[in-house]
Amino acid sequence: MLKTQKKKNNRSSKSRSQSIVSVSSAEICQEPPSANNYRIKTSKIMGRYMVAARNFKPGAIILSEIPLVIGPLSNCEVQCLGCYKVLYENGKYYKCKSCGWPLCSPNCRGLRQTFGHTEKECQILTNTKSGRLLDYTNFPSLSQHFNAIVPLRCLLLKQTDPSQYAIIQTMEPHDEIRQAIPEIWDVNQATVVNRIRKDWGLSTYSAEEIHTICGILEVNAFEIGQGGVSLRGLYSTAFLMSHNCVPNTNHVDEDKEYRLTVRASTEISVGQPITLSYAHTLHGTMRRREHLIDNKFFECSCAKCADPTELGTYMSALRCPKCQNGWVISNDPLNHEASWSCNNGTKDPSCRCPGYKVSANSIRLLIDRITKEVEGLDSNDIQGMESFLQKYRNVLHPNHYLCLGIKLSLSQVYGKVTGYIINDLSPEALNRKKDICKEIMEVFNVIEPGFTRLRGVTLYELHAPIMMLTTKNYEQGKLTKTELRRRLREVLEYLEEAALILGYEPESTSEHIMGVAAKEALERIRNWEKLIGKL
Ligand SMILES: C[S@@+](CC[C@H](N)C(=O)[O-])C[C@H]1O[C@@H](n2cnc3c(N)ncnc32)[C@H](O)[C@@H]1O
Repeated sequence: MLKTQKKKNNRSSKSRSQSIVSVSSAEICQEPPSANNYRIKTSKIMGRYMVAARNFKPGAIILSEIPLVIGPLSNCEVQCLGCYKVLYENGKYYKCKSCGWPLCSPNCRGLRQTFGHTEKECQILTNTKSGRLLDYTNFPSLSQHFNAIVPLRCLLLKQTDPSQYAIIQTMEPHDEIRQAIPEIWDVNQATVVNRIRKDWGLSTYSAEEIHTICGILEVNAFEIGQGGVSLRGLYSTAFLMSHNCVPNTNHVDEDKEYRLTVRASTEISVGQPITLSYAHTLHGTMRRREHLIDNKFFECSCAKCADPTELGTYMSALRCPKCQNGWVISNDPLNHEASWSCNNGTKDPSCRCPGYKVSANSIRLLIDRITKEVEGLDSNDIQGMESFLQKYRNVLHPNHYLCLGIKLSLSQVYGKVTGYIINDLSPEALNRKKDICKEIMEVFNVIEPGFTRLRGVTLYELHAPIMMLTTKNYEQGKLTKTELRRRLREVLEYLEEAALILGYEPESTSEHIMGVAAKEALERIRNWEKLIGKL
């Protein structure tokens, strides 16, 4: 599944200004997408991939399209077959009076809609008597029946829209590789192939073609959805974007028609590949590459994966236990089994590392153990997260991806949770929020440069403590007008970029609401100009 990173990853070698693009140049990027925006090329390693047919400014729309097919994710919760709202045993739900599958209401907005529960689907599910297999007395057991819904919807296109089915058939299923992996093939056989062919009696579809559809969905579908609803969808063009761990696009999907819009996040020059990240950009190389091999069936060898320092971010590095000065990094990150060693080769013998080497497996075991600890943390528990950072300060690089994830949470909860509401924060806590935001921005400028959700949200979080500290200091007469002006200009810069980036988010999302708040905060800063003159 091509992940929509919403809430969706060392020290940065780039300065802030290098990665921030001119706001005024981006504001004009509203022209509608056109098929002349990209060309499709082919390589032996990547297969087909998309390249820019013209230059793009950050924020420019590259493509925008409605899906070929959408529906529930694999292993999803019980949900409405029309609008995909999650349903609960003790909550309100309704059984479709024809096929017996669960719906949120008899008037669900997705009933008889192209991307909901269509008449054709209802008819097939009714004819196959699939509803009789749904045991409502064991409500959670209903969920296992949903795995076969999207594959069925793809297969139905064969009759209802052969041209769309033909597009799906051109997509890469990686059948040969997947067939050799029992955890994938056997599970699909049991939960999709047998369900469609045996339980529902639709044996006109061969096992091979159903397995191929499963592969196409695993490799090419986008994870989409708003407001707690998670779905997967196939799109006719967007799947052709190749993967890069530092992508040059971002995308949003809208409630209405499940439209996917892909925008340039950085400048893209004609001829450059148009890329997205199939892995989580906030994960370290070992974890990203394992995800890509296990789920997308290829070995990534992008610049970030090939560089032991991950482009100078050190987001997988560990502090050397021998010299305490150097960083332990992989000797060959493109080789899963390569050893790791300390990079401290300083000429000064008093600080030089006597040498430290450790196997990839030991690193994996250590990181797995610490990951479990991170997973046990409550992302609203400021003290718990701060204690974690303190505990591992001599083990993990401050930019290690496990620390980065915690710092991202901290950047957002300082100022929001009980006991830490922004107006009540001490100057120390405000400075802590500011420092964390600045630290993670340095990394985001490298790994998710340009107009990305991650940068937009963090810029917004960064403005708040600076504004609070500035106001307090000014009221206490601790700031000269020149210093006040300098700080307000800094805040203005952050807010302008945050408002611009977050303005691209769909209206129903919390990120969009944050973008609106950024615009309102900008207005308030403009009021300061009345007091102190133009900034
Ligand atoms: C969503 S498809 C992209 C379209 C595909 N190349 C095609 O021709 O249909 C994903 C697949 O493309 C290939 N791919 C994409 N990005 C790649 C990359 N950076 N390196 C190697 N293979 C890549 C892999 O085979 C991957 O499983």
